[in-house]
Amino acid sequence: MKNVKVEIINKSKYPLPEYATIGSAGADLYANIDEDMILRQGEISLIPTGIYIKLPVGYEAQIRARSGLSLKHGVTLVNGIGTIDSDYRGEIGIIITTLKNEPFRVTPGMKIAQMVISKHEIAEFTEVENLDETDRGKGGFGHSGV
Ligand SMILES: O=c1ccn([C@H]2C[C@H](O)[C@@H](COP(=O)(O)OP(=O)(O)OP(=O)(O)O)O2)c(=O)[nH]1
Repeated sequence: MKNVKVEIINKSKYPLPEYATIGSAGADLYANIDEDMILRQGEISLIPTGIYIKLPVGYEAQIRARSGLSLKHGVTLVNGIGTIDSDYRGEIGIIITTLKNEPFRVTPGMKIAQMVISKHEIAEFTEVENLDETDRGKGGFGHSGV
């Protein structure tokens, strides 16, 4: 089901992101590079996609890792999940590294990450002195045990 209209410019040599399977959340993003790029443990790289989007207000795009590359090669996004704001008009870039002590070669056109379009709330923050009490209170970060 395709239910959100997103304007997109594709300056890359690769296909537009598609939702290949009905119900699939992540649209593939391709490495829009002319030459191989080598990812090294602890080094941060920015991979261009050649993709520019205009999202409706109240939507964001989330850039997420691909689990196959993560499991097999330790490839991970440095920022966890990348946020593409609805008013951003620049090129979508992938901030990436490898956790493995083994170089990873990104080749032109490799499906390097995926993009999920997500609706979000727009919060109005009201500054107060105290928050209401709850059973949990300040307990967190595993306080309830394993
Ligand atoms: O993985 C990412 C993350 C962000 N962006 C782009 C789109 C996003 O709208 C913009 C700014 O991202 P963010 O708000 O996370 O960065 P910031 O460090 O807070 O920068 P800014 O002050 O420009 O908002 O950068 C990407 O292309 N890829």
